[in-house]
Amino acid sequence: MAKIISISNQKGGVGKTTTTGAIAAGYKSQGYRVLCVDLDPQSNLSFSSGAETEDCPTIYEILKGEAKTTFSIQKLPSYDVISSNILLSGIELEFTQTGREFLLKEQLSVVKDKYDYIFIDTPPALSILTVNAFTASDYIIIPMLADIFSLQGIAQLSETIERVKKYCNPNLKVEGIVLTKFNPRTILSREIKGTAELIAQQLDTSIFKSTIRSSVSIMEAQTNQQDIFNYSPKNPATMDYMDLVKELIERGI
Ligand SMILES: Nc1ncnc2c1ncn2[C@@H]1O[C@H](COP(=O)(O)OP(=O)(O)OP(=O)(O)O)[C@@H](O)[C@H]1O
Repeated sequence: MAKIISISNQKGGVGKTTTTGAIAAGYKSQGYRVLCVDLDPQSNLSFSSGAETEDCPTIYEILKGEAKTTFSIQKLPSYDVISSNILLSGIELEFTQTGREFLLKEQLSVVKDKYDYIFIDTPPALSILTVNAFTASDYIIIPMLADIFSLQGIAQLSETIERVKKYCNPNLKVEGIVLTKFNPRTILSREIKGTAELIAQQLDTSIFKSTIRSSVSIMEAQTNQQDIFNYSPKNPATMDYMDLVKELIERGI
């Protein structure tokens, strides 16, 4: 039965998509069966993994009940994907029915026994899509930039998680914060780590030992629609992501 993990932060550009793709490929390289769900209307995960986004059933049709989850999975070299497209951005207005928070959970329950891990890439907003992701998940991983703006919005994120725990998913756990585009050698990055520790306390979680360094290979791999383990296995950021996967596995996740 798959463990379901949301990669989430309402702030944009913090490395949600990159982290989702990297840890999914990392787990796959360790022999696990992995599915990624692109729940972001920007569909960056779909693009970077080489998935179709037009003329195929996407997560939008699945959530609307117009496509079956099993038939919407694309089997790609790096991992299996349910793609998204821009239509997903209209969902907030389209879905007004009672129980709309549970749509993703219901749809993923059909394929849960076919995978060891299902990773969900969430949009940069605390929207109904993010609430669906949290409701369906066992764990949340929060990618965060080591910058002074990271504290902004943490109260709202914490509130959303608490509300989902109270009304939809009492077992939800924030597994940890991963610092991305992190340069351990700068004094500023080290100081910001202190701020991140405060944030972790607020969210009742911890910061992963593994931090992810900046590397141009990340964007190059995404542009070439390859995962970083294939594209640049010896790259520092690739090794950092492998350390993160090992840390997660050591934690029993
Ligand atoms: N470790 C890294 N080193 C260098 N560039 C990175 C790294 N991680 C992510 N990036 C780049 O930063 C940009 C934003 O990353 P990404 O798309 O993963 O963030 P996001 O949080 O998913 O964004 P959004 O909020 O828009 O969905 C991308 O261009 C990506 O290639």
